Amino acid sequence: MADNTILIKNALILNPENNIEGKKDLLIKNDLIDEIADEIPEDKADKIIDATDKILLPGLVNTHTHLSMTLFRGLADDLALDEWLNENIWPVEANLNGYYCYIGALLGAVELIKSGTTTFSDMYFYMEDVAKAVDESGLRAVLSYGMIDFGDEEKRKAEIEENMNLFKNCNDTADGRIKVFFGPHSPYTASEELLKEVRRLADETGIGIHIHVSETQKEIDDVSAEKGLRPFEYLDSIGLLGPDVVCAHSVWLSDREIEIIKEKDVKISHNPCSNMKLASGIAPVSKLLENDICVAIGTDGASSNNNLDLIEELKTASLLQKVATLDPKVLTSDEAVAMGTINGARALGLDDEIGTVEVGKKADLILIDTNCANMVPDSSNLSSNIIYAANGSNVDTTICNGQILMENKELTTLDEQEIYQKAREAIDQLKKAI
Ligand SMILES: C[C@H]1O[C@@H](n2cnc3c(O)ncnc32)[C@H](O)[C@@H]1O
Ligand SMILES: [Zn+2]
Repeated sequence: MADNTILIKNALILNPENNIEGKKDLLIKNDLIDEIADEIPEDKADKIIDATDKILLPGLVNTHTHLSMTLFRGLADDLALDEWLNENIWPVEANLNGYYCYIGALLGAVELIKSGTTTFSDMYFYMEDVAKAVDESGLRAVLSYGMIDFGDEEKRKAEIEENMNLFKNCNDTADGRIKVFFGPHSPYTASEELLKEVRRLADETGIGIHIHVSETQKEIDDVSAEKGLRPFEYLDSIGLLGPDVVCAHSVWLSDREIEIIKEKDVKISHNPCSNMKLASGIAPVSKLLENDICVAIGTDGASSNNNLDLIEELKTASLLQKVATLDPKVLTSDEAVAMGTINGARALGLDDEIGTVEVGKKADLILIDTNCANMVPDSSNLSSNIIYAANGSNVDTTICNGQILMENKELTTLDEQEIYQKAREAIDQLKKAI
């Protein structure tokens, strides 16, 4: 196969943790970053991208999504989690099929690419249809099937089989861009037996676990009443927790639970917009970071957010910690950039491959246009400009695995107008079925 070579010229690089000063050229060969230098000759590449007035950073990593729920944007607003899920979302989801999940995932993929996310970790249903959308979009994804058994043994077996089939059929597909995790929904919907079996299978297969934990005060009360322990204490007592577990939300945490998270090297996916919109609470993120816990970022689904703009999510995360602690110095823009890139990569076990701009890593890169009203004057602090001033619509170019998914704000892999049309038709049909 002939080499795919792309040369990005004159880029200001914003790298989490080890920044590279000054303008650089970056050469992509096939799926990898091949060279970063002051000047790389143009004849080394088939394709040249001029990054003058643009900031180059690693593709963003969204560690908690339900991509097909992009179809449900605006469906049930201004409700708390319990009423939102039980009385609104689950009744609609009972009418889902593979096609709806595929179209919803394509719609979400358009939004992710346009706002600079190149990797996302998803938990939902009809995941082989979601995998098809991932394959077509060119994105990178960690996919898990949302397992819910409510203590029913038959259902438990079927749910585990579904996640295992997803693993067998989709893990390492789409040129290696798709990985599969287990997705037990939460400690209040997945039984102890299911969670223990997931731990056993995770050890056997080496794949990770994606779960919602400690999202609301109600969850703490319910789990404590049933198990006599708070959610993280309970999950620890049954042996579920470890470095391969990514816990979404994690809002209500005791000091003992923070110790457990640290001891077990559990990864946290912080979802501030969803937590604010459902009035779930404020996660103690600055305390987690002080304890050197890996905190990554996630949007949750577009039905509780209501968008998938990770730059907006990172700004929200930062401002929310400042106001919650009354300390403007917490969750700085540098920490927010790390949260959206390398911490996400670490949470998903992909930090050898993505999360920084480095030779040898996958070419998952985005360019942000600074020649826009909300980005002028250029700040000498690139992370400040990205986190506090920018939003997803400033993303100009998105590259994943060395493939250009968007250039000059034009998508290359997906037909956005066709997807919008099909998504509108799908949600109209679904609403009629309810
Ligand atoms: C996979 C299932 O998870 C549901 N879901 C979506 N967002 C949340 C959330 O914030 N907490 C709990 N469960 C959630 C989704 O609707 C699927 O049923
Ligand atoms: Zn969720």
